[in-house]
Amino acid sequence: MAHLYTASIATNVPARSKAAARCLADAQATASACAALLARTEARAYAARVARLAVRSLYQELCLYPKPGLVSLVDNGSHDDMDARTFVRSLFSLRHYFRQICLAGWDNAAFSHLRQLGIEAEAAMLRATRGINTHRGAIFSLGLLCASAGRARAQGMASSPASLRAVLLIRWGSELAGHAAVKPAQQHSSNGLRVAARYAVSGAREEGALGLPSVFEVGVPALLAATARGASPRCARIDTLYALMAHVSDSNVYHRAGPAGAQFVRQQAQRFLALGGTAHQRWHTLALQDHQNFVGLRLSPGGAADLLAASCLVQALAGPAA
Ligand SMILES: CC(C)(COP(=O)(O)OP(=O)(O)OC[C@H]1O[C@@H](n2cnc3c(N)ncnc32)[C@H](O[C@H]2O[C@H](COP(=O)(O)OP(=O)(O)OP(=O)(O)O)[C@@H](O)[C@H]2O)[C@@H]1O)[C@@H](O)C(=O)NCCC(=O)NCCS
Ligand SMILES: Nc1ncnc2[nH]cnc12
Repeated sequence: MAHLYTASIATNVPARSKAAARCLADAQATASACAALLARTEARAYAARVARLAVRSLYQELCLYPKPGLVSLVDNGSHDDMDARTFVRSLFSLRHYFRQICLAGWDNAAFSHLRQLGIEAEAAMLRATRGINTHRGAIFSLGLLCASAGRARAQGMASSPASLRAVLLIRWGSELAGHAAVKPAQQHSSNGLRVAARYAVSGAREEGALGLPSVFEVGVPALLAATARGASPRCARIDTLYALMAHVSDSNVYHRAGPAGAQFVRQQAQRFLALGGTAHQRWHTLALQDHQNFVGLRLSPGGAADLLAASCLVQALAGPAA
């Protein structure tokens, strides 16, 4: 009996196995479509979160006061063509960009695609501010960080400072080095390039090519050190801004005041830090004096301000909210 039963199954084997194979293929296709949909939903949700953190970091920088020569909610610092409203319009115009560039990073996009998104974001910023450059440096550095966060997450890596920098250099390092190698025809096409040609100082492009050393080796460690000694988030950001001013070759400072101005910015920042930064009892008065002096000289460390926002973003990405 058992023998007969086995034989009857055996005779139907081709038809049954074909149907089973079709069923299996359908199930596999449905499963992979579901997995792709889930991954896309996860990517979109993550990119939206990263974009919120990027915009929040720019807003935290704007709100900080006193900041030597820079625009805040309190005053316009050394600027007569922009105020806090200009910055708010600008950062609001960048929210889609940060989401798109994070998704592009998740999708392992080539640098040319990231660059194109950056150029479109610059155009959106200029439309929002009626032609004023509020966040060109931030579009570049925070954009690269958002792309790196997306790439790291897609590969199942943590969004720690070390992995963000590794991803940035491994995936886009050589193209960023190419972007930093400026052709003679380009040399005078921006304030940053004019300054680089005239004074042989590095700027945003070199920062990118080296994996944002000012962010990962100066800004983030300064934020962590200040937090570890019990500083409030506001004081930690003030100390970090000064640490960046003491370190960065800020093309905005060179453009406005040449090497003497850059030397002055560095000295003032070193002096503030040597006095203990915000751990000094009278730090607020000292920072206010710096602010007034910078305004008197029309100095504005806008590059350091962008790098502060980038450092705040790296710190936020490493935290539980990300
Ligand atoms: C790579 C680019 C960012 C091009 O930079 P480039 O070298 O051509 O120079 P700039 O166009 O001058 O822009 C550089 C901005 O970067 C900031 N910055 C300055 N020093 C540093 C530094 N050492 N490290 C990092 N970042 C730095 C700085 O931004 C601040 O300054 C703004 C005001 O600048 P400016 O318009 O010169 O100022 P004003 O004084 O107001 O000028 P006047 O009206 O008096 O003439 C301020 O708002 C801060 O944002 C520099 O502005 C880039 O353009 C590029 O390649 N873009 C396209 C691609 C892209 O972004 N892709 C993104 C992902 S790949
Ligand atoms: N708060 C600020 N003031 C002037 N320039 C800036 N660039 C970036 N942030 C800035």
